[in-house]
Amino acid sequence: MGSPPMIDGAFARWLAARAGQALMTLREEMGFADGGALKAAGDKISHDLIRTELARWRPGDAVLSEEDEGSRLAWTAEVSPDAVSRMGADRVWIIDPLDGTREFSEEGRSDWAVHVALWARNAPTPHGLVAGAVGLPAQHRVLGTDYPPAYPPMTLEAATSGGGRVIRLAASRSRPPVFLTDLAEEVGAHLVPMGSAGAKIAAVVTGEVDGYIHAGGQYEWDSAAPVAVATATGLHASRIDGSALKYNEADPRLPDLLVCRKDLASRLLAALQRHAG
Ligand SMILES: Nc1ncnc2c1ncn2[C@@H]1O[C@H](COP(=O)(O)O)[C@@H](OP(=O)(O)O)[C@H]1O
Ligand SMILES: [Mg+2]
Repeated sequence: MGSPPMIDGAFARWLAARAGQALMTLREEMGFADGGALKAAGDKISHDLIRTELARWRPGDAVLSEEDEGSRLAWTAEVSPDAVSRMGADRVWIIDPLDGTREFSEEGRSDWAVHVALWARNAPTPHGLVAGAVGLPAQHRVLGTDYPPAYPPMTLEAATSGGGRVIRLAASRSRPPVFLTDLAEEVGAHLVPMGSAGAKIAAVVTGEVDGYIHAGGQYEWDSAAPVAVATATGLHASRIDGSALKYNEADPRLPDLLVCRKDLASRLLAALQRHAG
């Protein structure tokens, strides 16, 4: 096999695609009888593959991965050497080897993803993400910053409704924010339950939904790669109070976010202020 791409965005896509292939094969081989075993094996196989390739092809870069021991802890001098090195590093790969682990273990579901993002100290944007890829293996696609998808086209319904159409908002299947039902009712939105932060943000990118709101808990790896793609596409991405999403922070918790079409951002942020404030 030849070398992977040199350019970081293409390398992220290559890595997400490879891990995705391994996960698809694993699902075929193991089947769905033991969901717990499939989840554990999926997390491990994807993490090991991505970790190995990063060590081989980007040995000078630091890594923040969901599956590393201690990754959920805020950085202090006592935690793992990885965490110490990432806070001083110029380039940090932020990876979620299997986002939507629960959905991965359920037969027929395609709302799970592989996240590979690169944060750089000298990035021109507040979020600091300079490359990213979201693999959606069971949807047979990888979205990446190397070829950012076109801004989601307006549907015929939206174009002909004079602004009065129903907004579609993706939300967690298992842990939707408590305020979301009331917020949706107020703005006239229809909630679309889905697994995986990556699959939900991908659905905004492709125009299948108009936005994604989450609150109540998440980590940097859950959103880094999909936010890199969404912002490269021209979509709005922020915390639910409208402030900037920031990555490679000492504390990797990043509990809430809004990703949506630009034209909806001010309306949704105003509603969030009323319902989640
Ligand atoms: N309240 C919460 N606290 C911590 N993590 C959460 C969370 N709600 C969602 N997440 C994480 O965000 C990702 C998407 O969640 P959901 O499918 O519910 O939208 C999942 O990642 P993993 O599947 O990688 O664990 C999940 O663990
Ligand atoms: Mg995740």
